[in-house]
Amino acid sequence: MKSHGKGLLGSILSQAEDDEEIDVDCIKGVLGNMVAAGYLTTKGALSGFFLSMLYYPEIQRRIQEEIDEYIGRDRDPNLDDRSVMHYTNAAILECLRFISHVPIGVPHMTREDIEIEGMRIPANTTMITNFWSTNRSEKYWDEPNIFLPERFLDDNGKFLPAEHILRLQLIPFGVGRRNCVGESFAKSRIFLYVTSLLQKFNFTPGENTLASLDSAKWKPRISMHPDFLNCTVRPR
Ligand code: HEM
Repeated sequence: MKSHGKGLLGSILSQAEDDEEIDVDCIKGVLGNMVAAGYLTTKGALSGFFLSMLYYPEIQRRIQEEIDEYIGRDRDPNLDDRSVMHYTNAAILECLRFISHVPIGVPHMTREDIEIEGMRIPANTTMITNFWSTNRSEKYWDEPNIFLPERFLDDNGKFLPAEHILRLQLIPFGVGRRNCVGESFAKSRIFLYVTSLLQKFNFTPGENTLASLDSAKWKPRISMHPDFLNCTVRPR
């Protein structure tokens, strides 16, 4: 068999030799999906997060205090640090709720008749989760339009456990068998970017107007992001 090299494309091309269903359109689709699903989603989360740091310098300062206390300035953050970074975890989660930059889920279809909260949904119905509206609904959140990391902390300042209702009802990566396959990877990357950058730099607004932090004003896309991130970055 011809070698196509390592990596995603190499692996698809090797499989395509034995499977005629994998044609050029299919390969283009998979690669396009990886860009949209793997890159644009994390770009949206990170640009939304650092934009929120420009709006809320006090929250930025509290994350930096936590970094200074548990990680310090002399070593790089790593994933083991996540378990003690309560405020940072809460701020990242609140950002995902507040910006809901992946506003709706991938369409799914019911295989049989089902009933949800008294509503009958026939088989073969296309279902699309609206994360944006539930994340901003007063039915589920106190003051949903306020950016408040503390909502995910208990009275002792600890990050709420995963089984707490507020954590369970926030599903930025979807739930069930077809939830986001990149969830764990995305969460790790966001934590490492946030802590590595805030450990070393202060982010302040640039001279021009800030982009809106209200994602309802961002261009509607499958994965949204602010139009620009106008900021000054200085070493701490
Ligand atoms: C903050 C970052 C991300 C968010 C908010 C996010 C969100 C989502 C959501 C809401 C879905 C649909 C789930 C459903 O319909 O129930 C999804 C699916 C998917 N995501 Fe992500 N995602 C992120 C990062 C990533 C990354 C980094 C990758 C790849 C490395 C990835 C790959 C995928 C794939 C392949 C699917 C389709 C899964 C399937 O249909 O079985 N995502 N994502």
